[in-house]
Amino acid sequence: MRNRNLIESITKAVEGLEFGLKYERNIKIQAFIALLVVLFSLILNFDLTDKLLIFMWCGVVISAEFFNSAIERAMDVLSEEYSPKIKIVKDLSASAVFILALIALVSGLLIFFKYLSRLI
Ligand SMILES: Nc1ncnc2c1ncn2[C@@H]1O[C@H](COP(=O)(O)OP(=O)(O)OP(=O)(O)O)[C@@H](O)[C@H]1O
Repeated sequence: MRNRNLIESITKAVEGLEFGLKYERNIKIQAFIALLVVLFSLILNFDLTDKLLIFMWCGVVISAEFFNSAIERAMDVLSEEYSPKIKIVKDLSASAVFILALIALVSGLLIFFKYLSRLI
């Protein structure tokens, strides 16, 4: 069942990407928000550094959400019954995404306001 070469590893990673975008609600929402944010950064003609910051934060948050989803599913494989230990693992994992999403939101707002204030 192991990947035999790099092509196979990439193929499996793309399958994970497709699965996440198709079945994980939070990934779908975050991917949609990222798409909007990237579109606005292009429309408002952000400079290269700001565009890179926006792209990087979108990537960091979405990637963290993929990890979070993987951890949630791994926990569900262990048990679907209520377990205080599973609750802590899932809550900690969700907190990691939450912290990154908050920092991304604040950074994104600061960058957007800089360009919006130039328009006004
Ligand atoms: N087996 C369990 N035992 C105890 N609590 C659980 C269990 N499964 C889920 N939970 C609780 O429900 C929350 C949501 O878990 P779930 O696996 O449904 O993820 P989700 O709906 O994708 O949520 P998230 O928004 O955190 O990604 C967890 O953070 C945890 O508090």
